[in-house]
This record gives sequence, C-alpha cells and structure tokens, in this order.
Amino acid sequence: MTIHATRTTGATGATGATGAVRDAAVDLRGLRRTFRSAHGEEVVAVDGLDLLVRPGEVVALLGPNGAGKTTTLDVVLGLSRPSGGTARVLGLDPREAVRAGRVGAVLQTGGLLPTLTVGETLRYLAACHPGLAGRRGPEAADDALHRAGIAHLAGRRVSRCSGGEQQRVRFAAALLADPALLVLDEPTAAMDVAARRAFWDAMHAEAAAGRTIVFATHYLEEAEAFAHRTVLMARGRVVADGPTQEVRSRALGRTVSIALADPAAARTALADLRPRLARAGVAVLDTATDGPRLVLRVDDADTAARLVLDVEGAHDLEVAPGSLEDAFLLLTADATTTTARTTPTANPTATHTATEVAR
Ligand SMILES: Nc1ncnc2c1ncn2[C@@H]1O[C@H](COP(=O)(O)OP(=O)(O)OP(=O)(O)O)[C@@H](O)[C@H]1O
Repeated sequence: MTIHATRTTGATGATGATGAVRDAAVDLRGLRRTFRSAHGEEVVAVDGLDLLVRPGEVVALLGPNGAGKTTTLDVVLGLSRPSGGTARVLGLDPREAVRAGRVGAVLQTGGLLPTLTVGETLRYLAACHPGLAGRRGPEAADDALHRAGIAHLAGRRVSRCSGGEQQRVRFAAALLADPALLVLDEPTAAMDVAARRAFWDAMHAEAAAGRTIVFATHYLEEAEAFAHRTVLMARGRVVADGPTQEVRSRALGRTVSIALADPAAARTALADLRPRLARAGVAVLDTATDGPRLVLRVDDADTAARLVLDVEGAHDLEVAPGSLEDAFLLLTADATTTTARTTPTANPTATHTATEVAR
C-alpha cells in the first residue's frame, strides 16, 4: 500500500485543447515552483503537483510547515507563476480569473488600512471593484459583512480589531464580489476557539451555497470538520488525496497491541508477523515494542487481530483508533520509504522498530 488514498476526483471531465478539464474550478498539472535561496541554491517548493478541484468541492490542503501549500495557493491566485506544469482556474489563466472577480482570497497577510473602520474598508473595496462600483457597492459591502458574521464590527476601526477579527474582515472582503472560488491560506491562524467556530459557521453557509472552497491549514480537526476532501502535502508533493474520512482512516489505521511473555518474545513475534501480515494484505503503518507488548498500527485491524492472536503465548489483545497527530507526523515524515525511526512516544521506553508507509 502506498499512502495515497483512493482518488475520487480524477481528471475525467471534458477536456479542452490544452488537456485542462473545462469545468474544473482548479486544474493544476505537474505543477512545479522553484525559488533561488540566498546562496543561489534551487529550492523546490512544489514538485510536480496534480490537483483537480471540481465546482462546489470543499478541499483542505493539509501539511506541515514548508509543505508547499502557500506556494500552491499563490499560483492559483496568479501571485506566482509556475516554473513548470500548468495552472488553470475556472478554465482561465489564474490572473484572468482573479481580474474577472471570480476568485476571492484570504491570505495570511494583507494590507488593511488601520485608520478606516471595518464598514468603510468594505465600502472602499467595493467602490474600487469594477463590478461593484456605483449603487451596488454599499449594498455588497453590507451583505459581505453579514455573511462574514462581523456586521457588529462595522463601526470599529481596523486598528482596534484583534488579529482574528482582522482576518474576518479579509474574509468579508473576499466575499464582496461573490466569487465562484474562495481560496484561504490558514485563515484561522490568528483566531481563538470562539472566533474559529464563528468563522467556520460562516464558511459552512458559503459552501452550502455551492461555492468552491480551497483552504490551507495545519489543523487536522479543521480539515476533518469542514472539508469533504483532504489533500495532504509534504515536501511539495501530494502524499494523500481523497474524501477526508477516507484519508483519515487510511492514514490513521488502528492500533492492535498484544502482550507476549517478555520483550524478546515481542521482538520475535514482530519478525514473525511481518511477512504474514503482508501476505494477508495488511498494511503496517507503524510498529513498536513496549516491554513485552507488541504494538502495530495497521489499516485492517480485524485481520491483524486474528493473526496476532495466533502467535504462541499472545494474550491481552487491545484494538484502538490511531491518533490523528501521530498519523500526520508519520505520513509527512517519509512517504515513500521504509525507514527506521525513533519518534518520541507516549511511553519513552517504547522502541519504534520500523515505520512502513509504503510497500
Ligand atoms: N520566495 C521564496 N524564496 C525561497 N524559498 C521559498 C520562497 N517561498 C517559499 N519558499 C520555500 O518553499 C517551501 C514551501 O513553502 P510554502 O510557504 O509554500 O510552504 P507552506 O506549506 O505554506 O508552509 P507554512 O505552513 O509554513 O505556511 C519552503 O521550504 C519555503 O522556505
């Protein structure tokens, strides 16, 4: 098994002359983006990424620092040009799509004028927008404030708003032109729990209205609570892509553990079980011995449990769901090789003997 979850969103739609899928909201093919470091070395931020997002999908780009999420979203927003591959947004060059007001964005940073009130900010932005100038502007500004859940902040100066509130002002600004695609880069980074909840409530309403949403996040629970689909990135590549629940359960697996007579017996049992699990088609995501206990993280707990109970002297079987945090670290640590690892565990005496994320 490789870590890639089932792709349910393959490029099967009608294609145009360029091979791009015509009705795709986002269509990235073999996207590569490199930079030069201060020392003149090439930094590969995005390394051959394929991503097809259909209209109405809500997609989380999940990954650790430096995974390439922001760089990918910058290309989608036309802020950065691909070094290789192609990028189409709503069937257009990303810059054209943005210029046409079809894409709204909430970025990690972005200038808000501190002396304006929140309401003035929105009305000013609406007045500058070619599609909203004139009488529709103030109306659109009020509507966006309501939809972002910050109508009560309309009279407050931006400089008096907290970081989380300013982020919601950006969200309101992103909604102004009623864009078909919303792109959000770690939108809740500055928000406390209550603000985060209010933000996602507002986003739920936007998604329910059929808007396509692509957001980058570090928060596994946000992907889980909000995205229909999760694309897990590491080192500029996609390491898992599929329905969030599927990515979660395939990535997470379950933990099957069993007690043996002593630590040596646990190690012997592990060596013995590996080929038997492989023959039975069980993917072993992680293994550890913890004194006389043998712990396996697997994608198919039922089959694994049957096999471990067959080991002579095995007793005290436990099956538990894996931890999302662990899976995340494991998936993004090394997606293609089988490596020995010494990841800290809850029990410092536990020894991770191997990590298998592909076979
Ligand atoms: N302008 C740049 N010049 C040089 N390197 C860059 C530049 N922009 C991004 N990088 C590098 O590209 C890699 C990917 O960065 P990117 O910001 O896309 O990751 P990310 O997944 O968004 O991370 P984070 O979650 O921390 O925002 C990183 O190693 C980063 O240092």
